[in-house]
Amino acid sequence: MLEFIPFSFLDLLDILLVAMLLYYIYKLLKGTVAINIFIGIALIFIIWKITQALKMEMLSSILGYLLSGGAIALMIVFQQEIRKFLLMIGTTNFSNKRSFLKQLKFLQSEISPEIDTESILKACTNLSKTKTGALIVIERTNSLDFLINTGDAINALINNVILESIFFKNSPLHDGATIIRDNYIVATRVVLPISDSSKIPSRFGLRHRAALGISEKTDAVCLLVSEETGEISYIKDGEFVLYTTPEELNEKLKKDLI
Ligand SMILES: Nc1ncnc2c1ncn2[C@@H]1O[C@H](COP(=O)(O)OP(=O)(O)OP(=O)(O)O)[C@@H](O)[C@H]1O
Repeated sequence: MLEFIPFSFLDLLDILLVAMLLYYIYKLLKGTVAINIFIGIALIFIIWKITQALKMEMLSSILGYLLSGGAIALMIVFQQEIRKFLLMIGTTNFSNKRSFLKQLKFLQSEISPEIDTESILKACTNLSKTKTGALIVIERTNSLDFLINTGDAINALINNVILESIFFKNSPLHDGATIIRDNYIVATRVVLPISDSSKIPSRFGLRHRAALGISEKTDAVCLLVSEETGEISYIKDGEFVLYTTPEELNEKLKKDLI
């Protein structure tokens, strides 16, 4: 019977691409409330296709209108996810400047220097001992230029003493976040977008919300020292990354910055 159904290489490619698209959408929405909306839409779509195949004219046209008219509403509902999805596409391995340049050995001199994570973590540990609040954002593939304008641009090689003095309570630079790009501190007093996630426990204030916000909207990672508890948090992809020892944190950070 199958021989009556024309099946070409393009059909196979089509199925593979749709499967890939669905996988990435699932990966993006996993663990968020949006996954339930996505499942709801997928179910309506399947029912619509069944009603079409069974030639149930009225129901299929109602569902058809619902799906096509709802496209704009969906764009509004999934605004954040669509943004993240496009960012994900735009930052594939090819466009990742570090991994791309690393493959071109002869350009060794142009490769960005490795980030001195030991100095950053040393600063965080010292700030934690004195319960000095700090928020450090480390740029990865998504440019953080749009944030630098909200604060003061500087250009200092990473050094734990400089980082500690930035967050020193009486320093005029201590407010807001500090941005690190490659092995340089490139901005201080930066205002970050605040996360509006309802999952954040109420004990966390604006500093934590700001770190979660920027890591949801870009692929940057954040190190945060709490002024209240002195605790050092590592935040990535809108979530707290758990670790048990400072060595483990350093390893995770290094791995994420390759
Ligand atoms: N949008 C923002 N971008 C960057 N930094 C911010 C932003 N909002 C607040 N902050 C920083 O967070 C500080 C206020 O922290 P708050 O006490 O509300 O946070 P918290 O999450 O409870 O952290 P902590 O445990 O350190 O108290 C501000 O002084 C400021 O330095």
